[in-house]
Amino acid sequence: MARIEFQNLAHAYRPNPATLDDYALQPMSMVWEDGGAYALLGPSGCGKSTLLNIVSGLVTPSEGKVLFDGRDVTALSARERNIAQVFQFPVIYDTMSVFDNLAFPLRNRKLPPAEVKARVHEVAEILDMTRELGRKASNLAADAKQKISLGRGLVRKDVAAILFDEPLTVIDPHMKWMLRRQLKKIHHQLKLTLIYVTHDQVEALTFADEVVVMTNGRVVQKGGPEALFLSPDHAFVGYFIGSPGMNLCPISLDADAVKVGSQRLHVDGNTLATLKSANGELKLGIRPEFTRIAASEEPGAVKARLLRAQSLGNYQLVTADCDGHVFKAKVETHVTLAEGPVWLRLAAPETVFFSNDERIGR
Ligand SMILES: Nc1ncnc2c1ncn2[C@@H]1O[C@H](COP(=O)(O)OP(=O)(O)OP(=O)(O)O)[C@@H](O)[C@H]1O
Repeated sequence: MARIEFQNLAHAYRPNPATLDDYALQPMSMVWEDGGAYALLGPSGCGKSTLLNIVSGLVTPSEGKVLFDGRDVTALSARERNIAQVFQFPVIYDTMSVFDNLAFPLRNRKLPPAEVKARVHEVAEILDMTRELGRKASNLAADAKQKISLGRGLVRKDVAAILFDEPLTVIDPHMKWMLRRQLKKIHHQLKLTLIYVTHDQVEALTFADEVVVMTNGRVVQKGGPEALFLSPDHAFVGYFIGSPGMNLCPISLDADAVKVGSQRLHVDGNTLATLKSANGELKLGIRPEFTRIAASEEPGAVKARLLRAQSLGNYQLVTADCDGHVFKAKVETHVTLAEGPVWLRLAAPETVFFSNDERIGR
């Protein structure tokens, strides 16, 4: 397996890109460690497949380099890079047995039959497919076929990395959960370099050691689940990670306070100084998990109008409006919400601030 490095990498499908908007992948440098599990996460069109295809060699980047273990592979074909790939839909040979499908990549590499047999059985066991090995692939259901695709990706030990492009789309939710856990187990056992593309944050966060969050062709953060949740580098990460995502609210500055709409919100001196020295559009961010109902006139709180409180079993999801800005708060079930205005504590230790959507004041 390989350590993958990107040096000033960028890609534009159109010639002569003039602005950053012309890039499907904006310039970036990054390292993925050997044996690491990484997820590329972001909405449709953000550039995940472009980056994945650059790694596999299907797309040649218009700028920069890709290195595998320090070797420049930018000009090498997919085959020369020795990458295994698992796609969204099963890529298997219907006329062959499950065994022969799994054995195919190994026989292709001329491995001795005994080694092929041992490895196929090992992978079939991991995927709980031992009983199906003798069956014809064409007789299997869609999710079983996709398990074969996963198996074919995992069967070779000599690949530089295994790339998964939304591989669990056709799998039912329960099986999805099981396969995700199996992939994680396989990763720990075999120490493979795994790259996993998804637009599903749960899938990304449960699978990967580090998640690469992308939006509009830009990598906005690379980090573990805790960093993405507690310390988003960019407003998009706050919004995209979490359910519901972070409350993000435009703010302005008064002499000695932050203003949310027309209301003054008291923040500490350091935070105020940081905000005053920033020169972009300012936003406050606080996750619903840290937004709590405060006592009337409590420092660090603002007055809001309760819109609804929805019971979700173990908490209630409160939606409130503060001068036209909507906030969500996860509130314990025993808290009774009185008639009239509610006070929301927005200046908390977990509150973060952004200038032009970039995090400030860390
Ligand atoms: N072959 C191509 N030619 C021109 N533009 C392309 C090509 N492939 C992708 N794009 C554009 O590049 C941008 C990034 O697309 P990409 O497929 O990498 O995103 P994605 O995050 O993988 O999206 P999805 O999840 O929908 O596959 C999009 O604006 C897309 O329209």
